[in-house]
Amino acid sequence: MSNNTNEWVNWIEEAISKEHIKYYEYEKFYNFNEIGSGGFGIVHRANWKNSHEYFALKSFFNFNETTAKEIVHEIKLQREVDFHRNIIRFYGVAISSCGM
Ligand SMILES: Nc1ncnc2c1ncn2[C@@H]1O[C@H](COP(=O)(O)OP(=O)(O)OP(=O)(O)O)[C@@H](O)[C@H]1O
Repeated sequence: MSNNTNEWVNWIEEAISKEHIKYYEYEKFYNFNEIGSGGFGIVHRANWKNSHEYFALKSFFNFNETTAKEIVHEIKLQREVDFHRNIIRFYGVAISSCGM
């Protein structure tokens, strides 16, 4: 990993520790179903704890410099547009046993 990678990873970790981004315990997700895939990874639908609501869980094929930077970019973009009712909400992040 280059220093640049750490910059984006640090951004995410700091946002979680300061509770700007909610951290979800990955172990509390259940009822996984694969619903799609994109350039960065696979997307699953799952329930969390006793919420009957479905969450879309995005995983990453390869968590590298580009991925971390793109995640930060998407979170920042999402903040600009999440007032619109047609925009899907960003809930937070979870860390699975095989990475982020
Ligand atoms: N919130 C969601 N609800 C339902 N399906 C979803 C949701 N998010 C993603 N998907 C499904 O997963 C697929 C991949 O989504 P993802 O956002 O990772 O990639 P993308 O935006 O389609 O493409 P790219 O990675 O090139 O930007 C989508 O095309 C869609 O089928």
